[in-house]
Parts: sequence; C-alpha cells; structure tokens
Amino acid sequence: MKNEHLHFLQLAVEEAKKGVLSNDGGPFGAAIVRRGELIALAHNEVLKTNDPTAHAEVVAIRRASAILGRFDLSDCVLYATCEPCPMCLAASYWAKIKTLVYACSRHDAARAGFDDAFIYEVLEGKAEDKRMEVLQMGREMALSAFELWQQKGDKTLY
Ligand SMILES: Nc1nc2[nH]cnc2c(=O)[nH]1
Repeated sequence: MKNEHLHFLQLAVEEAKKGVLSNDGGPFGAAIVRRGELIALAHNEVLKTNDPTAHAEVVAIRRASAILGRFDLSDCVLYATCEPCPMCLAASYWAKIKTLVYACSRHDAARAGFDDAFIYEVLEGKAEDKRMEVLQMGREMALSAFELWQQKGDKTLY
C-alpha cells in the first residue's frame, strides 16, 4: 500500500513538473485513484486558464468527477504533491474524498512564494492582517433562496 501511495505521488510530481515547464501554473500536481486505478492526473493551470481556482487538486477533482459522471468521489484517493490549500481541502470534502495523501507541506509552499499557510492562518484566526474586507448584509432578502430550496420536493442533496 505504501509503495502504491508513493507510485501515485511520483506520477503527480512528474505532472507538476510538466505544468511548470509548459508555464501552465505553479509547481503542483494531483492524482485521483479509484481501487488502484488512475482516474485523473492534473497539474496547476492557474496561468494557462487565468482561473485562480485552477489548483491541481481542483482540476483533478473536476476531471475525475466528469470521467466518473458523479460528484461523489468517496471511493477515490486524492494524491497531491503538496498539502492542499484550504480551498482544495474544502473541495476534497465536497467531493467526499475519504483518503488524502500529500507530500510537501504548506510551509514548503510558503517558501516557494505561495500563500497556502497564510490562508490557514486566517481561518485559524491567527492572521494579524486578513487582507480582505468582509461585510454581511441583506440576510432577510437572501433567505428566500433557502426557502425555495427547502420547499423543493425533487432536490438532490450533496
Ligand atoms: N496544494 C496546492 N497549493 C497551491 N497553492 C497555489 N496553487 C496550489 C495548488 O495547485 N495546490
């Protein structure tokens, strides 16, 4: 099992390097594996697509979900060359991933110039400057969308 984990991490690392050399994005790769079978391999595509959410893990989750035709990836393992940032970790929870295997840490990413560790600090209430103004207003108005959802009989929960 450990060798299998290292095998898929190695594939993700090679994919990350491919993305760096093609200028697609940062040095991050990810793989989604189901019962020992590689379903999707992806690298960071932020620069290629001008999509700030195109992190390797998100691209891999989107690709695997499209291939398997479902949003529930609970039978899949996510391999990532680096500890997922909070967005990618949340995406993994939304995809119901049960096993995550990663190599480098958020601190390795920070040393390479990526803000993963800072966002964790914000979420943990440890950041002095959150670098974002956050306002809440219009709750009564917006609750109507939740009411519509709650009344809907044929909804799919996810
Ligand atoms: N884990 C991870 N961290 C990042 N930080 C910036 N981009 C990425 C990415 O694609 N993956």
